[in-house]
Amino acid sequence: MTILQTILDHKETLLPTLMANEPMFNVIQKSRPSLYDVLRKSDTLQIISEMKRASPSKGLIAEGANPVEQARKYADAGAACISVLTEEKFFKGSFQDLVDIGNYVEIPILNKDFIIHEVQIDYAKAAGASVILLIVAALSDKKLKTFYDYANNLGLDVLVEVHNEEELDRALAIHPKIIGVNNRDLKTFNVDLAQTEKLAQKITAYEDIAFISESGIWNVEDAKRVVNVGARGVLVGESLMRSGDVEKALKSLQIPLPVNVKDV
Ligand SMILES: O=C(O)c1ccccc1NCC(=O)[C@H](O)[C@H](O)COP(=O)(O)O
Repeated sequence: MTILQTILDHKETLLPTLMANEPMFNVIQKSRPSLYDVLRKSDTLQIISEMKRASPSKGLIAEGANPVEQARKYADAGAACISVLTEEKFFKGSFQDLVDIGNYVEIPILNKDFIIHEVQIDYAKAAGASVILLIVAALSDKKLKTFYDYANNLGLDVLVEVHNEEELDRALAIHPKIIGVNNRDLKTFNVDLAQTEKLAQKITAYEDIAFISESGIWNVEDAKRVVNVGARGVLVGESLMRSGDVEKALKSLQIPLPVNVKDV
């Protein structure tokens, strides 16, 4: 069985508890900028910075990291959005991390989790997220469309994640506003920025879709590779979590977009 399927099976076991309880979080209500607008209006590469303590592929990355302290560094360096992993078993995240970070910063907050049911979208909203992730590999076409519309109706932006061309075609069928190409194959853990390069042309053919590249971004050379094929943003976890100077590392990725990408 793949790790993705193992995670999804685990998520399934948690649904009855989520459904039996009202999501109750101590959230300071805020109106955040739309991630889509931030991506579309920028003329430099936008950094979606992730709070990531651990992962199935790397084990512990930064177990003791303080989410608010990490978020402060991200926000101070001009991150476009903070991605907060709320998956507990495999990533050591929590909804409390999401609440604490959201209460502290004003920028968009992505709830990074493995969504297989609407109730998880209700929890994301209640915990203060302004963006959710839908992973095409984890969903049927029907669920992808249903959850996308459900989240939009709650006022949430949606990052639709694909890894290969077949998933991209399925994503494009619902014409999402934001598409992320995950360079990590969630079934094998292989990370290759060539995935972004392979799929870029098909995505950038749609001028109204904001295109981002996810995973495996370590330095400015990586940033240049994805910018050169039209990415407006990157989702970065491990390299920022491991950095001794988060602000410098993040700022180094904020490179100018080529002129033809800036004004679409
Ligand atoms: O990171 C993993 O090992 C992983 C395994 C299985 C499913 C998802 C996984 N990661 C989620 C992500 O996509 C990344 O956290 C995110 O894109 C940041 O990646 P990175 O910059 O490489 O930490």
